[in-house]
Amino acid sequence: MYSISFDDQDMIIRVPKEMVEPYSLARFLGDIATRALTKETSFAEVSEVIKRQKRLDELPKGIELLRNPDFNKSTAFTEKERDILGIRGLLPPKVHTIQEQMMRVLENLRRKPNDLEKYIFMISLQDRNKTLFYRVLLENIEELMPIVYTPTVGQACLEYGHIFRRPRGIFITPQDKGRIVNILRNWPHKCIRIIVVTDGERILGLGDLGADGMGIPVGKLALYTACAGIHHSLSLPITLDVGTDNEALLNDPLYIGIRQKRLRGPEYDALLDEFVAAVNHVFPGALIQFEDFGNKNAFRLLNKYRDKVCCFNDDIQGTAAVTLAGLYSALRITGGALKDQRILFLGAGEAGLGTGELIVSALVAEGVAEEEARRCCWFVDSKGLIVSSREDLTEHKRRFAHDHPFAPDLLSAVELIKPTALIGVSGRPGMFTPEILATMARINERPIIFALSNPTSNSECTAEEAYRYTDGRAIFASGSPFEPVEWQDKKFYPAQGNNVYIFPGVGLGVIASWSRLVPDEMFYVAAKTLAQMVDKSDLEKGRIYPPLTRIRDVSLRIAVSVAEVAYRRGLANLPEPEDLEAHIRSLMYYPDYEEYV
Ligand SMILES: NC(=O)C1=CN([C@@H]2O[C@H](COP(=O)(O)OP(=O)(O)OC[C@H]3O[C@@H](n4cnc5c(N)ncnc54)[C@H](OP(=O)(O)O)[C@@H]3O)[C@@H](O)[C@H]2O)C=CC1
Ligand SMILES: CC(=O)C(=O)O
Ligand SMILES: [Mg+2]
Repeated sequence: MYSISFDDQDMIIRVPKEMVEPYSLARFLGDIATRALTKETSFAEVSEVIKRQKRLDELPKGIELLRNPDFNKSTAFTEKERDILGIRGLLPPKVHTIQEQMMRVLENLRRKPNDLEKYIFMISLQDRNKTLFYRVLLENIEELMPIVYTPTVGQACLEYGHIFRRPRGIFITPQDKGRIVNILRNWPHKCIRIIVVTDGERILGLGDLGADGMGIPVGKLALYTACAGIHHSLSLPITLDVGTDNEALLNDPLYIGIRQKRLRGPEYDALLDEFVAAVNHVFPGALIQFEDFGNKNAFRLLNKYRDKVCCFNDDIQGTAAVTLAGLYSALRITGGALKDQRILFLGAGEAGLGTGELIVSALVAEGVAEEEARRCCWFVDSKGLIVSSREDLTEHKRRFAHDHPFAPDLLSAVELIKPTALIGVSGRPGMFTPEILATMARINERPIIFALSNPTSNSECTAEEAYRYTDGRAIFASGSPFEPVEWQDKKFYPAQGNNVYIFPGVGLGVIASWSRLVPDEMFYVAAKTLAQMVDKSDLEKGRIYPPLTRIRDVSLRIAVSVAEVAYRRGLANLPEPEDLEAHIRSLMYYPDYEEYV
């Protein structure tokens, strides 16, 4: 009735003609003895069929399938799938393509009265159908990034408890001490490669939002998938809810976090230690991205863990790379060299000092002495210009404290230092006043003005102000996007200087090589790679970053340069593929429906 024979390579199985359809063939293989065989098939084909069968067995069936966002295709389920998977009649009869579904999503989205409603709509789509969510996001990245990310995600975090629908990610509180491993094991996906974690103390420039900061890890990870093709099942957003010092939240009945003041000191550190160890136990080698921690903890945690586990701090290191890349591009317009710049930062926190240190590393790599490199970077914090006579400086700030007269505010610092570039990372809106912008324009033919604070409401100036008060000569970038500006018959295209150009590519490179650590050099190569991807036509429009529509390509190139660092430094835990770019490209997930049967 049937026969199984072996030649040199393959096992040959003869199966009846009606069994060639994969699903029934797979079923048949489970019951092989009772069937007649007439068609030849190879072992490779059979194992493929068995894999499909296993996948089918794992798939939820019936109504559960429609409710599962990982597998749901909604009206795109085929006729055959509707029959075999028990959903016939549970959907309207018309089978739609993903393109038609996208049309419907966009029509509904654009009907929403404001951006927060659009955010809620997109998040609900993510809850229903992840494939469709990521496809819509990827294909409309310029329109939708401001919705799922800054600025709208900032508004969403401010109102998180009020717009809350379904839980996402994992929440860990001090009461979970001693059982974090068990909590991580509750996550339904077992192969986690990347975690974005916050404790909610400095959410964008909005301050302490406690557990409501969960919108940030969720948003960043959505961008890992859209911008770098890291499959969503490999990532996990986590909030360490250690309390909040935000009184308004503590008094808000709809606040989603624990009602206590922030945990600090040794107990906080012990919780973090347990968290990092638990991640390495449950998801060995997973990349931990620290995001939007308060200043003191951000630097401390990075210093503590950077040489021990695979981790980085996006606000310190990712921001540094995107800003350095922006400077490289801006210098292609002004014609200057990095070593000749006087860069004045408003804000000497995570973003500012992180960028300063990366600029110093870049200059040292170019052969400039460290002392000289440091003198390119100047900082103003909430107390004024950072100079060596100040006695209130932290160790991180002191590294940039120069022997120089003190200036109490930004305007006087600009007058004294005569910077070629002004970089806002203070989280304080409107700090680049018309007078300061005009002074920058008086000092420089093409002043470099980066207002990087997020969200838009916290930007140091608007794009319109930057162009207007510099007579249209500013080379401008902002952390959150601004629309093109028309001024005196000219059209200006503000660039978005945001770490979203960096972290997806860095993450992809790290996880593709299974790098054990994330050294600073990875951010340096990421910055250089990003800057190289800005072409002449971008610069002619005043754009110092590639358009977001090229973000997958950007992330791929950054990933390759980052993985090269991992291999060169002996940090990679995977053998080096012959063609690294092809290998990384092959790992990138493209959101499209799988045929289940
Ligand atoms: N575009 C992007 O990709 C990114 C943007 N950011 C944005 O940068 C901003 C800052 O973030 P981060 O560096 O992490 O925050 P930090 O809290 O670490 O640092 C803020 C800095 O701003 C200074 N500052 C606050 N108020 C004033 C003021 N009135 N005048 C002068 N300086 C002031 C603080 O001074 P002091 O030290 O004296 O307290 C501090 O040095 C946020 O808005 C964030 O959204 C951050 C990461 C990425
Ligand atoms: C972009 C970002 O990481 C921030 O504003 O914190
Ligand atoms: Mg951040």
